[in-house]
Amino acid sequence: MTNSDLLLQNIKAEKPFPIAFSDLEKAAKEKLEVGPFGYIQSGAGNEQTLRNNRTAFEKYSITPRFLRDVSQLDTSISLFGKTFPTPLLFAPVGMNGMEHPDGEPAVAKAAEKLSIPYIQSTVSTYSMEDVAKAAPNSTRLFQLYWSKNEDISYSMVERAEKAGFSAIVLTIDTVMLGWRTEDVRNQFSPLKLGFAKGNYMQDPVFTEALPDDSFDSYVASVIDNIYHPHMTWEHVAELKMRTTLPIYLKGILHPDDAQLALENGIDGIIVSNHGGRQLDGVIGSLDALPSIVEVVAGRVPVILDSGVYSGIDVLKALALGADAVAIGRPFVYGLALAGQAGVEQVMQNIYEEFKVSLALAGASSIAEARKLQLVKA
Ligand SMILES: Cc1cc2nc3c(=O)[nH]c(=O)nc-3n(C[C@H](O)[C@H](O)[C@H](O)COP(=O)(O)O)c2cc1C
Ligand SMILES: O=C(O)C(=O)c1ccccc1
Repeated sequence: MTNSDLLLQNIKAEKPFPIAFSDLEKAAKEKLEVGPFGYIQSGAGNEQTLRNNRTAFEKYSITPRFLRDVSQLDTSISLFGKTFPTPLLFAPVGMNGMEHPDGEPAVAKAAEKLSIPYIQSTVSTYSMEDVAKAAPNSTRLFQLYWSKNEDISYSMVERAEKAGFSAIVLTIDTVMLGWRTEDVRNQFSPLKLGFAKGNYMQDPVFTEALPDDSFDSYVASVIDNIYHPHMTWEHVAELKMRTTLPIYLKGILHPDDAQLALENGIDGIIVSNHGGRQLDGVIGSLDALPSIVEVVAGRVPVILDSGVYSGIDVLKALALGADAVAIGRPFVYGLALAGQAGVEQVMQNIYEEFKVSLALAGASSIAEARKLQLVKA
């Protein structure tokens, strides 16, 4: 199948699936209740960070090269000692039971089928063991939210090792939940509804520490443990000592923090502002990328997320030095619309647009994409 076949296949009368991010978002809005949709779609505060993510992409334009024979494309990347066919990852997104009863296992199965690394959130509806069972041949990374009771954190890391996860992704921008105005408007908290049960309720250390087995105690304990503002680089150093798995830090925006990550022996960096859901008024994730790439200088992989909604966005992130990108909201909308099949469609469409764009820009590989020239308007 050629790339243009895929585009034309999408132009048919029966059951068209939304391709543009704005159409996906619109379709998900029609399908989901106001509370869950608002939770997924919105950003923190006045949503300046959310807007900055998109503005950052739209400020850049590609200067394409031609007549370079782009008939053979190699879009593969290497991460965690493995090769993957696309430069895409699934960003960790919590509480997938909110979008579809099949939840995280459906996403992991899509990841397995497409050979795209899957990062599972701590606050999942299904546990990491359930996900490992559903998609045993997927490459899975475990996203860790530190727990106030740090024995829970170490217990989860140990479980991730046993369940065949390839790395720990420690999210550092969420020592407490952001100021989510839309959720207050809608009086909606998926945490309070129990959508984050999976990993906690199957954790022996977490359950042992509960005062009783009521639903309210479980919810209160999850909320209490997620709040961990005391966390520092010392915790990162300790975590590094206590696991053999590679550790990626997610949420790096300042080059000095990238430098500290390297000094602490971190194995990879995810440049991210959490999709505009944490601190408002923050630099667009793509705008933070170049100075971090400069500091890292190829020593560890740099992955970018926040606002990557099309194949063109993927290309721009690579041209600015990212090794790979992670996709958040688009796959969540795909899950809401059509479960595993919807997740697959969304990721395939982004990938196919990326391939067409790579070729039309005059590049044949990820290495060449990273050398493309962008201008900032
Ligand atoms: C509904 C939702 C839940 C999320 N949950 C988590 C989470 O549990 N852990 C985490 O590190 N990031 C979480 N994120 C942030 C994503 O990993 C990612 O940084 C963000 O979605 C990227 O931006 P994008 O949605 O614009 O692609 C969540 C994002 C969304 C939209
Ligand atoms: O909603 C989120 O973005 C998120 O990361 C999160 C953090 C803590 C609890 C639940 C969700």
